Amino acid sequence: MLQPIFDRRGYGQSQSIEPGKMEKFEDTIQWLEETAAGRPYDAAASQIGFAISAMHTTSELLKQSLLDICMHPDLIPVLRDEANKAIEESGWTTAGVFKMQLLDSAVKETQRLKPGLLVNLERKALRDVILPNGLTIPRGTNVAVDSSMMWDPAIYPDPSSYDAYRFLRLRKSGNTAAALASTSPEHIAFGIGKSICPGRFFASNEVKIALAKILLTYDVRIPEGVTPKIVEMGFEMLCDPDAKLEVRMRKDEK
Ligand code: HEM
Repeated sequence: MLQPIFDRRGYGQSQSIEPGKMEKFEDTIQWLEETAAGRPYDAAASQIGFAISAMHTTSELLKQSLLDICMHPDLIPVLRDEANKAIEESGWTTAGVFKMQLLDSAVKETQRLKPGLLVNLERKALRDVILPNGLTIPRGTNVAVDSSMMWDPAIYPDPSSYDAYRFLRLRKSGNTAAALASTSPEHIAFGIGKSICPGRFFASNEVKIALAKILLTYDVRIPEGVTPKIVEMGFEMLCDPDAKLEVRMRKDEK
């Protein structure tokens, strides 16, 4: 799939193309080519890596957020009212999506309970590292930060309960890290620091728009007696692959 693009763009043929004449593209294919600077790399594996970090993460968050909302059906009319009001005032724009703050909070709460990974910020020590407390991490050691602060009762009261209003309350009390696209040492689902997820604004808007559209267009519910379970596989936390929703077009929708 990539080779015809490489051929068209003249990658790998630098000798035959006049320096400075190569057309510039603003995409990951070009960025990888520039970063590799002539060194060999696996272009297809890199694109698959991007796809996994951008698409699998987003679809998992969308699925689990929808399941959590359906498990708390009282939320649905409130979320619909909020979305309708936001769209009426500002349309399907960044400003409109910004105004869906209960939805923002609900998705962040889903992400707190199921951040996608039991650990995050996986790294390998490339040299011996001595921490401020004297602990040495020997070269070659794999390290990661565990996600359990997101379930710590000292940080999040009643941590195992889903509370769609949790981050809305924090936001209203002036906590600047309570928005979905914000991160903090207490909520690292989008990472933190130098390698913080650059796609988090896009992903937040994408998930919120999809959820608002689904809730406004369809009646959705979980079949009676079914409780979807989060599946843990290694460090991964996945949505219940067997979860099913009953979906019906709303009467006032075409
Ligand atoms: C819900 C969706 C997403 C989640 C939960 C998520 C999570 C993360 C996390 C935790 C990191 C940091 C990993 C680390 O430091 O070890 C990260 C990095 C990254 N994410 Fe996302 N991500 C999401 C969506 C996206 C999207 C939509 C894109 C692209 C359009 C994207 C592109 C990236 C890239 C390129 C990095 C690497 C940044 C760097 O190393 O400087 N992500 N993501």
